[in-house]
Amino acid sequence: MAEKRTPIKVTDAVQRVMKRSPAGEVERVKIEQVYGRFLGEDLTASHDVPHFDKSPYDGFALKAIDTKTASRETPVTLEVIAEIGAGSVHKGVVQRGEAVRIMTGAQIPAGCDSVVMLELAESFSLERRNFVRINRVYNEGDNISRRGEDTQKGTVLAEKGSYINPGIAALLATFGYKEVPVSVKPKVGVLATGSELLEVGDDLEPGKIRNSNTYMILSQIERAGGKAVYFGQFADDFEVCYQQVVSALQQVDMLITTGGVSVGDYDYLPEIYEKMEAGILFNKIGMRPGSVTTVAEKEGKLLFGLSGNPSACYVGFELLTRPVIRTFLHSPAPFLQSVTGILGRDFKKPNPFTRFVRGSMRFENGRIMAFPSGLDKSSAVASLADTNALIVLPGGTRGYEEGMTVQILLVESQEGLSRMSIDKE
Ligand SMILES: Nc1nc2c(c(=O)[nH]1)N[C@H]1C(S)=C(S)[C@@H](COP(=O)(O)OP(=O)(O)OC[C@H]3O[C@@H](n4cnc5c(N)ncnc54)[C@H](O)[C@@H]3O)O[C@H]1N2
Ligand code: MOO
Ligand SMILES: [Mg+2]
Repeated sequence: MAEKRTPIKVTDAVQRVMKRSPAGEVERVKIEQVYGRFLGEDLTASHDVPHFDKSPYDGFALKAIDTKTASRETPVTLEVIAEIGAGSVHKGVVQRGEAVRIMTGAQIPAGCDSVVMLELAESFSLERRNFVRINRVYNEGDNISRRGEDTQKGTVLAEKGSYINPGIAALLATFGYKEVPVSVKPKVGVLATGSELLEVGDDLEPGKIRNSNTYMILSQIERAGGKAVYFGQFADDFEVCYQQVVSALQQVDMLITTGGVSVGDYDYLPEIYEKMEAGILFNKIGMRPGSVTTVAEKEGKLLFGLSGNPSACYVGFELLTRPVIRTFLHSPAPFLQSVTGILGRDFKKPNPFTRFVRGSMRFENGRIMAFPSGLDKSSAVASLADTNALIVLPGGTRGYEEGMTVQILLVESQEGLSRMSIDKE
């Protein structure tokens, strides 16, 4: 009789994996290539932004005191002694009775303390000299973007391990990072097992299916921030698969296999782990789908034995492999973003284990709704197409009804959590 496996809680499984989850190295890449990478160090403001007082408008820089008596009836007239565009700096100090024509972004000239918008000033020339008429009072500081008003030198703007979004790219450029320290992507190997597997380009044959898991996992690895390395698909042959797993593991930081992890006659992964003397962290998790997900460790590298069933494989990756990839990338928040929302449709099937239903989360009338997608079976593949969330349905004897409050894990979100918790596990 096959060995009996003892299921452990999802959070325990995740904890066991995280305990053996190393952080990777840091490398430098050109700033043009940073989008979607993870910061290799804290991004700290190395100077004030802006680093000089500047004009937010096209207009005239002047001394506020000169406008003290200005009104519609008694406008004051100032002589425009110079003109500066953004990037130019006025030499000299502006005196009482003088103004400088200034463009948006230009540094405020010495001696000036306020700016008048072009539309609110009346300019004119007289005997080749330029003047501006002002008809209201301005105070010191009016219409000036102050040095450091955006951010001050020394402020930490993004933590090490942050996902580099377009805003962070802008900041990296602001502080002169021509090359950016980023976390090295973990090399994540993928190896598919199964004598029933056809290559993607093959015609269908009776009893055989095309290998879809490989391409799903390659995409999941990229989405998580890793570098996928594909080693191919192999028939259920113990020796072949053993050799392939051993050799693939040497070339990567962690290895994912799909299929062959349950108790069938040709499910060889458990024996492969045994032969290579890898330590088994667990071989059964109290969840659906993905209960057969097995994780082993060999010389500091993790082997993820994901199920062959597409939905189980998908869920196993998101719950267990993703946080390991994010930890390698130094992310302080490696776990899936979790929100509370409303179940959009009945889900009547009860289950003793926590269920992670593939679904789509969307906003409806300001509420977060989650709709189970298609067939909810471990073997389902079609329902993965519109999946952007895993709906957590705690185990129990009752099903779930539309309108109930549920936990939703967001698989498409680049945000994350520093802790993982599963409702009522
Ligand atoms: N007697 C028992 N039978 C099964 C149990 C059990 O506890 N006792 N567990 C079931 C559960 S739950 C799952 S999930 C599957 C897990 O099976 P394996 O991980 O061993 O995977 P395979 O047997 O290799 O394949 C399962 C299924 O998935 C298809 N598959 C495999 N690879 C791919 C691929 N690359 N792309 C697409 N589809 C793939 C394969 O053809 C099978 O249909 O075991 C249950 N059985
Ligand atoms: O691993 Mo199986 O998915 O629990 O269906
Ligand atoms: Mg099997």
